[in-house]
Amino acid sequence: MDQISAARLFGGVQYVFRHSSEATGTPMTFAAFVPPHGIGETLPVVYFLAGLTCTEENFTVKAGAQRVAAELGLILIAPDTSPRGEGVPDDAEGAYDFGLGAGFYLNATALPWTRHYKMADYILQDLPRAVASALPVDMTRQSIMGHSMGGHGALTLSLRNPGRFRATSAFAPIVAPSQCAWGEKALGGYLGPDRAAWRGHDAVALIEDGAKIADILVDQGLADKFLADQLKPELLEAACDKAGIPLTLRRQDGYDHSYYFIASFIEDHLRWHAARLAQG
Ligand SMILES: N[C@@H](CCC(=O)N[C@@H](CS)C(=O)NCC(=O)O)C(=O)O
Repeated sequence: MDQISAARLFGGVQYVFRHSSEATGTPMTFAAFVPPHGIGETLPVVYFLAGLTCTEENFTVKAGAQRVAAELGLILIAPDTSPRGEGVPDDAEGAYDFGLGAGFYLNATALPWTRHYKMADYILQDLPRAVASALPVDMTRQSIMGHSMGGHGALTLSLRNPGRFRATSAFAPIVAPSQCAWGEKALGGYLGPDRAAWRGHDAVALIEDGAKIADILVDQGLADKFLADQLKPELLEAACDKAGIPLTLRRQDGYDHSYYFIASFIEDHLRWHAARLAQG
C-alpha cells in the first residue's frame, strides 16, 4: 500500500493511501484519519461513503469530522466512490450520476460494468483488509455512515450484512433507488432491467423484504433540492415504522444537500456511532 500523504491535525494524522483492489481490478484511493492513541491501542473504525461526483477528498476536507473523531478516539475511513483509470467504463455521455464517481456501492452484474464496478466487494473486503494491515483498528468495532448515494450505500450494505456494522447513519440518503431517477438509472445500468434484482440494493425494499438492523439515524435538510424527487425519506420512515426498526429521522429546516449541512450535524452522528461502538 502506498502512502500518498500524511498531515497532523487535532493531535492525530490525516492520511491518504492508495492500494490495488482485487475487487475492482484497479488502484483505489482512500483517506484515513487516525486520532491520537496510546502505543498498542486499537480503535473503532467508522466508514463514510460519499455521494455522486465525490472522491475520498470531499468528506475529508469539508465535513470537519476530525476534531470530534480525535476526542472520541474514532478512526475515519473515506473511500472513493467508484473505480477509476484506464479501461474503466464511464457513462456514455459522461453524466455525473452513473459510472465514474457514481459506483452506488454494489457489485455490477450487467456488462460492461461487471469487470470493475464491484464496489460492495471493495467496501466489505478489500478496503477493511487494507485498513487492518496499516492502521491500529479494532475490526470487531466497525460502523458505517454516508451521504446521498453514500447514504444509500451505508443503509444497504448494513442491511445486507446484519451484525457487520455496529451503527448505521446517513445524511440525505437515497433510501429507495428503485423509486427515483438517480437510482433507476444506476440499478438499471449496473444490474440490468429485471427490477426484482434491484430489491437487494434498495434500503426500503430490503426492509420490506425482512432485513433488520438495530437502529438508524438520518438527517435530512428541508432545503435540499433533491429531497422531493430523489431522496424521499418518508419512504424509509414508513418502511421502518412497519418493520419495527427504530429510525431517528431529523428534518433540518433550511439546510441544503451540501457539505455545509453535513458539517453541521457530523458531531451528532459521530457521537451516535461512538456510543454504539463502545458497547460490549
Ligand atoms: N453535480 C450535481 C450534483 C452532485 C452533488 O450534489 N453531489 C453531492 C453528493 S450527491 C456532493 O457531495 N458533491 C460534492 C461536494 O459538494 O463536495 C448537480 O449539479 O446536480
